[in-house]
Amino acid sequence: MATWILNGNVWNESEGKLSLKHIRLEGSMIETVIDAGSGLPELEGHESIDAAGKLVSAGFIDMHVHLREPGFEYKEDIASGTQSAAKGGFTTIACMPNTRPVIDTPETIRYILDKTAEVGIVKVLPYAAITKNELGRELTDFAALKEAGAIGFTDDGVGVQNAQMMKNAMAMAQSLGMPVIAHCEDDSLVEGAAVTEGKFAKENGLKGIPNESEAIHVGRDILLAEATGVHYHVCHVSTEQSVRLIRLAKQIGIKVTAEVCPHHLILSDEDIPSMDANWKMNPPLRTPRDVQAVIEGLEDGTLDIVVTDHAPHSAEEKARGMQLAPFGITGFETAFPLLYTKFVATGKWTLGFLLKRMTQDPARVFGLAEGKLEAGAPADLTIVDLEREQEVDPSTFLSKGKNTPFTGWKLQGWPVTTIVNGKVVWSE
Ligand SMILES: NC(=O)N[C@@H](CC(=O)O)C(=O)O
Ligand SMILES: [Zn+2]
Ligand SMILES: [Zn+2]
Repeated sequence: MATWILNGNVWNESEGKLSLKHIRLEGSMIETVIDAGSGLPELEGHESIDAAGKLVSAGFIDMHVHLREPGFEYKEDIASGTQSAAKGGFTTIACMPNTRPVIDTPETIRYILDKTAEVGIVKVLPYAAITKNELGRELTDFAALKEAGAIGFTDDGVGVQNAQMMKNAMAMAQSLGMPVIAHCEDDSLVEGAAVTEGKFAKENGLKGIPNESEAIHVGRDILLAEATGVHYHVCHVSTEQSVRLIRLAKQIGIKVTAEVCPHHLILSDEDIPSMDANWKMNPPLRTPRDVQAVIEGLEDGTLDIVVTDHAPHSAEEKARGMQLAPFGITGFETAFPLLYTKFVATGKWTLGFLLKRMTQDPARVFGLAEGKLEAGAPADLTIVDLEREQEVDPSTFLSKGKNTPFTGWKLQGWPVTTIVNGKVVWSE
């Protein structure tokens, strides 16, 4: 049976404004998108969803998330993580392999895919580790992992410290036509620090994480990407220096793409109110100058996409304090309202700019069929109430992780219905 989504506001890129449309879904595909001006279609025998007054977008895509399964189900699992994603308007998410065991074998890839088919409510694309157990010592079996369904290789959570190891990984990935996705961090420059080098560290007498710890890997890896020809994708870019290096690499024609997180676009170390570990993530909140640089990087296309780096942890873990708590904050259920409120409602970006970075651009970077609202595309859609204002309340999160620095923020633009493969998977 077909489903009509009626009278939705759809972003019209050529006109740079919203247009009223009816969208017909047939099975798991979008069948037609028609102007609503000519009245209602024949609804007899069809389901319909009234989207009047709401934005209808291609479902959001998040290419960097932590679902914690297997092994850390007390933080999150595939069921709760995909529900949280759906509530945030995400219909496709790519999960990181820093689980227990690490996703470094075909069996663990298949476990993720099978468990998603069983309990997941959005599409889950698994990354596999670059090195066994993410220890940086021995490459995983890239060909077998690709065959099992891995979409790329990453040791997210840690940087690959050895340049030869990274070069070998890139050469292998390149031979298989797969991307390498890098968490950029030189351990020798970090050593136990929890926050960035900057005002907050100084005022609190803390050792800081320097910008170079990230940018040194970005620079090294760009050179290795040039040498191997691989598609190299930089995780959670947070520094001015990294943006500068990626911009230059793109100018030269090196195959590099990059992502940025909402928190690095919105918060600096100077916003951290106390030693509360809900403000601790990796990379850390950087200086206001870095925040400006990543905003400009996204605006000029140096940074391609927005990802959440959804990184749930338990309340007990976060209660250990700034120095001892694990790095990471939850992201799914605040990402769109944060960016809409801070950048679109203020007139800095068009709505189309934001939507593209969360739909079409991730699909382009990773070669996905999703991310477009047009006939013939997958019927993955997000309906958003752009008018709604609501406070961030972690107790309402579907994620097990309540670790967010945005508690109490009054935000505008909340997803209300999420559709995957033509079916409503979440609706408030
Ligand atoms: N981003 C974080 O602060 N934490 C991530 C690891 C990571 O993305 O590097 C985690 O797994 O908790
Ligand atoms: Zn990381
Ligand atoms: Zn991550």
